[in-house]
Amino acid sequence: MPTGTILVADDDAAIRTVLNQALSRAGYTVRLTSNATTLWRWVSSGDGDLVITDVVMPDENIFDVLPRIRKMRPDLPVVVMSAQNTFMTAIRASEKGAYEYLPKPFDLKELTTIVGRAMSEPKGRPASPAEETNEHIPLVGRSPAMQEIYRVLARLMQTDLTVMISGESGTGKELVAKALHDYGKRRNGPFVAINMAAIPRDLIEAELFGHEKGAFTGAQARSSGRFEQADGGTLFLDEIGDMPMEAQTRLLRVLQQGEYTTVGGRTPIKTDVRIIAATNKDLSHLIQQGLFREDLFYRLNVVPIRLPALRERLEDIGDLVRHFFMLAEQEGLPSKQIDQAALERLRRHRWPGNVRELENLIRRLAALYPQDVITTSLIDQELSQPAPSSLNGEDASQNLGDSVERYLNGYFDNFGEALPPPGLYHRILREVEYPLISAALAATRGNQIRAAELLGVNRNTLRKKVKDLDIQVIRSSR
Ligand SMILES: Nc1ncnc2c1ncn2[C@@H]1O[C@H](COP(=O)(O)OP(=O)(O)OP(=O)(O)O)[C@@H](O)[C@H]1O
Repeated sequence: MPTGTILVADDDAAIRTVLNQALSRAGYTVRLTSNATTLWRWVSSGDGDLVITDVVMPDENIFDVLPRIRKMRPDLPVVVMSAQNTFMTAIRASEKGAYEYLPKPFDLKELTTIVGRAMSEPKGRPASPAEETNEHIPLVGRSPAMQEIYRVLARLMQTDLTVMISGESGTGKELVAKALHDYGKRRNGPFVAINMAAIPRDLIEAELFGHEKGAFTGAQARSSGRFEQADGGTLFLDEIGDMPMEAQTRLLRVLQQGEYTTVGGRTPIKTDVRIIAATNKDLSHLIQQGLFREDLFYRLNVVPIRLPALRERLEDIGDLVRHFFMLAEQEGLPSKQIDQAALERLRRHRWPGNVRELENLIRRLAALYPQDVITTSLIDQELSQPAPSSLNGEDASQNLGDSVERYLNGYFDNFGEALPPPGLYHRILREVEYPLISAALAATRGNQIRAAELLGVNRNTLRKKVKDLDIQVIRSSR
């Protein structure tokens, strides 16, 4: 039977009663109060082994009291409950050092599990997570569409539910998956991402589940898979629609049984992984075509989140532009402003590449133009250029070196007497690498092994480049 004293603060008498019953039944001594002043009096006189508290109380907001509690008794776990189910409440709770955040209404069983865990943990663990939260809010945008997303995310924050994120390419699916991990209860565990479209189909199972030595030609040693690497954390399965059938069957079995075997292995391995999947394809369409298992779909689609395309939330463009200029500045690029007409011009664009397209545009504007204020004409110029390469000479027969030279002359001219920002070598190589790798992948229909051969680079190098340069790999059989 557990022991210890729990201090409960909530101005709602019904909640106090319910918590009193549940926690007393579990064996704890419970003290109840309806205000923050009494709570603080107890805490400051050394009473209690754990606090459960509401956020808004008649005399004070708990977020103002929490820093004092953390300072005076850093070992005292504080569980914060709130009916204000916003992304920010969840984040603020962790920022202020709460042990856990529970959106109301919550499951009593979950609460007693959290209490049990907190009471049995060794004292002296570092004041909870997220030092990064102060300076950086991951998801930008205040449009109604994004607010709806935040509401869902806040509700999901303290759960381990499987989430399926859908949305066009570049809408922020991976970012949302990362936010769910970083601010959720698995944040101290690993976040492992795997993109089904970026891995040769016949290697996907080995990548996911690991393989034994000699399991297939080339398997010279045992290798761990992403499930093992993500143990205790989150596994992000990107482009899930590209998962081959056999791997789907295997994944389904893991989701049903909570264990898996490596490729070539026999011993079942228990897994403790939270799954977040993402797709930019219509999975119901793939199910109809027999390319995606319906039973797997239902297992993954426990909580569906659909991310809006950027053209559905054009009101966020101003915030996003400021955000990306700020990021560019942090990377050492010059500070820029944008005028109102240019912003309007951006709002008229269709954004087929969504936020990624906007981000890349802002980066180019910050890196390539000396002007402090970005105007419509610059935007027009950029949006009319075929992205992302700017190296295309009008004359295709010209050699590449000439094109680059011509491009660089124009580039330096843009700065007049001044020099362009530092880092030119890598920026230019990146500009060349992108079309080069994209062309090799297109020519090999997305087969990275063949593309690596064609380019004469190592397969892992190519995979890394594809990731770093954010290249879309589209596999086609024909
Ligand atoms: N709401 C947002 N706020 C700030 N940055 C964002 C937002 N949405 C997307 N981004 C940025 O846009 C880029 C693309 O996002 P991300 O990679 O998450 O998209 P995706 O939907 O996973 O794309 P794909 O389907 O092509 O993999 C990233 O650099 C990300 O940081």
